[in-house]
Amino acid sequence: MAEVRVKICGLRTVADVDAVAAAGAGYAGFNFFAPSPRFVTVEAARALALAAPPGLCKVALVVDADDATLDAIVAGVPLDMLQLHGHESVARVAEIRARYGLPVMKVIGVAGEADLAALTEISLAADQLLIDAKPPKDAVLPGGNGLAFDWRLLVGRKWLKPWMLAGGLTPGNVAEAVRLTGARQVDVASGVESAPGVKDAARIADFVRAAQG
Ligand SMILES: O=C(O)c1ccccc1NCC(=O)[C@H](O)[C@H](O)COP(=O)(O)O
Repeated sequence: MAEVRVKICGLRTVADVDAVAAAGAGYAGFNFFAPSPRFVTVEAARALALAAPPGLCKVALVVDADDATLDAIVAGVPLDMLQLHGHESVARVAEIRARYGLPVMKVIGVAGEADLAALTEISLAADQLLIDAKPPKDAVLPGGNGLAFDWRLLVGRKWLKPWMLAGGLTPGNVAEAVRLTGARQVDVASGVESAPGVKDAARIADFVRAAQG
């Protein structure tokens, strides 16, 4: 079976990109949500994307972004994918996909069984799904909170599109998450950091190794 593909989200320095590539991760995520400690400007993200080796999928994470914001990101940064981490509707996902000609990964937050229904509907429009923990009601960030959901909710489930597991994953628990859910792709932000927004190369390497068994 093909090895598990890993996305490391919220890279801010060229050293982060180098660490992600050296570890063998498949995706590098750049965060354009201003309140996040992982936020990067278009100019900074461009430098990071240009430092990425061929084959590393460069993903822009946005939250309910309007067309002007997306226009600036897509024009300024060489990208391979857009990650929609807000409340984007099925129609908005389809619109963004058509407007930019890039694959779109739509995030669905999960706290319980009832949240899984949204995955079926959104998989008609998105190229990939990212199944993350639903943020707490009072959270400032819609993602990157280091919170896990009950992975058992995903056991035996299938969706039309490739999917990625996220939420509270760490080098210590990712192997169990993969074993239990059957995920072939995983995503992490805070679990490979030494402080909010500060990636740790050793933790990135440990995470990829653990995810890929
Ligand atoms: O990471 C952030 O700061 C963030 C802010 C706003 C929206 C999404 C954000 N992160 C998205 C991701 O893809 C994370 O990797 C995912 O939510 C998992 O985060 P974590 O539990 O910290 O590994």
